[in-house]
Amino acid sequence: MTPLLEARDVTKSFGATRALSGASLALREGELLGLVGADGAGKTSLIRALVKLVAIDGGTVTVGGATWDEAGRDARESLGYMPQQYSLYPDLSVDENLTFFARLFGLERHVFEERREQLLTMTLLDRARDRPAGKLSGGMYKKLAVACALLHRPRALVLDEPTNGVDPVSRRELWALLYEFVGQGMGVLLATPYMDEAARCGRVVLLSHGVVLAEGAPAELVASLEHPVIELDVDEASRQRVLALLEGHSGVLAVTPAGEHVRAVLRKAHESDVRRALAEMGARVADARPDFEDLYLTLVDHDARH
Ligand SMILES: Nc1ncnc2c1ncn2[C@@H]1O[C@H](COP(=O)(O)OP(=O)(O)OP(=O)(O)O)[C@@H](O)[C@H]1O
Repeated sequence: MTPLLEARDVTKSFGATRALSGASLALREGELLGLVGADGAGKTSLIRALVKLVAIDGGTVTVGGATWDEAGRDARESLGYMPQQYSLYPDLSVDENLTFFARLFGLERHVFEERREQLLTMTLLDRARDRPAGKLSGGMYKKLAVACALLHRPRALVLDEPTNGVDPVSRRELWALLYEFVGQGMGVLLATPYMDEAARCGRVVLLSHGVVLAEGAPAELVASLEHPVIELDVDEASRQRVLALLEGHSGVLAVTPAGEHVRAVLRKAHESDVRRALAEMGARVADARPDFEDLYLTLVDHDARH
């Protein structure tokens, strides 16, 4: 199946900053692909390269198998794109923003009116249709931006951190919408710095310092983690000493303070050394089931040390 959107070995620098160093990904129909990375990892740069908002220094980008130069209007219209911030007109109402984007895509009036009603119902924005976009809550604003990006029925939807600044309820609604689109065959590419969201994608591409560190289904990636994960129960008095030990030990790949506990990924070959050192400090250690965050931190930390 030809990917809806593909980047191959894309490089991009901004002055002396190398944002992308040979990054690749392919988005296919009917999949929810997560582009996962910390702030500054290069997610926005890769997304902007894919939708041709930024010129790349090297590599190729194709849309429906054709380069942007070869591809015509159809290709452009096969995409819906929601930038990270401020894609709407704050003084225009919900309805007026939709009308503006419908005109941009040259939708016929009756087609637009039908889709507008559908999208307003789907996004639960029908009660706020006269409210200016600038007066919507974070979640409503994002849903309106998604609705505007969907008006022309794209085959691929590209979303740059769509849940940034969105409350948990709206976040859940937005995710439910995305699953619905994907169920209908749309390909959705979503950039996120959140590990819980990454774990909900069908497939993920992990980006760090402009390089793809891993790619695959979240559960399979987690299962491939060969290092043991532990959870420590530490009292307040020894917490700082335990954290200092873990953070400075070459046998520890990642450390996450988790409420009263501390989680750590141990380098397999050094597991017994670390456990011994922790026991000497009186820390209670239990085995933990690896999760997506453990995997991500292990890969990113390994990347940073090499
Ligand atoms: N227009 C620009 N001019 C200069 N540097 C830039 C520009 N755009 C991005 N960068 C730099 O490129 C690197 C990657 O940034 P990018 O915005 O792609 O990352 P990101 O993963 O989307 O992070 P964030 O979510 O914080 O935007 C960063 O070091 C950033 O400072």
